[in-house]
Amino acid sequence: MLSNYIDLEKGILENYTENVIRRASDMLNFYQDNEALEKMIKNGNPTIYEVYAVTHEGGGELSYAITILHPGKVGNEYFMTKGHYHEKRDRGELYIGLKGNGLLLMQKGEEIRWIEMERGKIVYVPPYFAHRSINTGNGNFVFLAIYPGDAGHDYGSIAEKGFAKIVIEENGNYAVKDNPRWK
Ligand SMILES: O=P(O)(O)OC[C@H]1O[C@](O)(CO)[C@@H](O)[C@@H]1O
Ligand SMILES: [Fe+2]
Repeated sequence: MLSNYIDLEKGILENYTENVIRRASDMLNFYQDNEALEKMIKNGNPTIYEVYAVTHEGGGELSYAITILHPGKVGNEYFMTKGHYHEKRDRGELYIGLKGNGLLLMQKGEEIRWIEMERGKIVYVPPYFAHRSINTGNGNFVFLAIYPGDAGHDYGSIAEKGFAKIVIEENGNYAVKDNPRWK
């Protein structure tokens, strides 16, 4: 696809080849407070985030995706993406904030970093870093991500152990805390 159009207000791509909707029920075991998550699933199973992507498979090609993270919390933990390593670990990713406020959490082995995201902020996710986006704002957090077509998504170890840090709301602001479940 040689050209496309992003509705910057709604954060929707005019054309996309892949679309993923992640509801509360898709996030089992990703949050600290599973009881709060189970309750949320029973009370309407809301959408946590949506991904609209244009993918090009070949190495050397680029894919891009708009992710719309809805505002909300599970217990005191903000809505977030699952997070992943790239199957090809040496593929990086570029994030451009389009709307709202969030945090980009990145981890390589024991090294963990987090960077605030907002409209116009460009953040580079270096190769070998797992990455997760968190909506710390009151409205949708929307960002564009550009990544190699052959990067792939490896959810395995993140689904199993999470990241070393969790992001919760504390006194009306976000706080980055040690993940008690991180071994
Ligand atoms: O794949 P996850 O971890 O659920 O994150 C959602 C999306 O965020 C991105 O990293 C950037 O849009 C996509 O590659 C990914 O599908
Ligand atoms: Fe990625």
